[in-house]
Amino acid sequence: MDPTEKADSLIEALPYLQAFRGKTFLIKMGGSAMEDPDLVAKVMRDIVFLEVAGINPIVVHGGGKAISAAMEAAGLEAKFVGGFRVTTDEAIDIVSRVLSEEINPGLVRMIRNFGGKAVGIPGNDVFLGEKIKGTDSEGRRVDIGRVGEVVGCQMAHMDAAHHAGIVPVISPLAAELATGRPLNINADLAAAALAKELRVAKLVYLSDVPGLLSDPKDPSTLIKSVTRKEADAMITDGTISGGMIPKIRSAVDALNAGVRKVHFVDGRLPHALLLEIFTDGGVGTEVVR
Ligand SMILES: Nc1ncnc2c1ncn2[C@@H]1O[C@H](COP(=O)(O)OP(=O)(O)O)[C@@H](O)[C@H]1O
Ligand SMILES: CC(=O)N[C@@H](CCC(=O)OP(=O)(O)O)C(=O)O
Repeated sequence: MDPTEKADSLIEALPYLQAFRGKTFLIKMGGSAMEDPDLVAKVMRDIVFLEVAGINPIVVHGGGKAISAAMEAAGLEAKFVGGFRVTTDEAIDIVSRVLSEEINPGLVRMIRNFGGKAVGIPGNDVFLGEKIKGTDSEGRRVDIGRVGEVVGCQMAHMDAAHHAGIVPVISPLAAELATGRPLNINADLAAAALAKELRVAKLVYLSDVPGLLSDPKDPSTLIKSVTRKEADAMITDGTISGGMIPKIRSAVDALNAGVRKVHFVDGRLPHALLLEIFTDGGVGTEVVR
């Protein structure tokens, strides 16, 4: 690329930099895009870029794959009902350990290594939750253990990080309202709950697909833009399945609650986050109102 082209790229970003300065973006980093530490580091560097550009990024991370691996190593079977992990009392200790002692500090360290400021906040210091039941494939409601949904947010730690200009990195756990004990929360739902609470300008889901696909088996069938209504219809007709369901449901929910825009981006593609936010074409899918 010649120097003028480089300058053109910077100039293309100018209107976005102007529009987004001072705005809050919530980035959900999925476990499926966290298999390769070099790629994760690149995403964290993009987060530092956002912070330096005057945007307030917040990271909510998942870790489903790492949790399943840790459970299997401990001789426990990783089982899901309706997309939620069956979380026994034994399993919640593993879930908490992997999220709060391995993944969360790892992300914080990466941001700091790139000269950014970050603080790890255990989800159970932010989210208040209540236990939920799962719905099995026959539509029956079944006990899935220590799994919850977010019913409230405690913003003291978040506010302190915001005022100090530090990027909060939050794990998907909640403190059970009745007991204070930890509950396991699907990270997509945790991200959407916080995005709604803060009415963020953007909620970005980073996963292991190019975005929303009209044929989930064919990565070339990327849908660039989808409305809430179209997304709902794609769930009903089965085009959207598995891990994409909680993402789309929470996207629609977040838009209904006032979040301006939701993006689905490929976390494996270097700098997908920056390309989606700062270029005219974008690279993933945007869900609009
Ligand atoms: N229509 C669709 N478009 C894209 N992905 C889809 C679709 N339907 C199902 N999926 C699945 O959703 C997965 C992403 O969800 P998940 O594995 O839970 O990711 P994460 O760990 O990032 O939360 C994709 O890997 C893909 O297999
Ligand atoms: C209740 C429930 O299923 N919790 C999830 C939390 C982690 C998560 O959601 O991670 P991803 O974003 O990588 O899928 C789990 O235990 O896997």
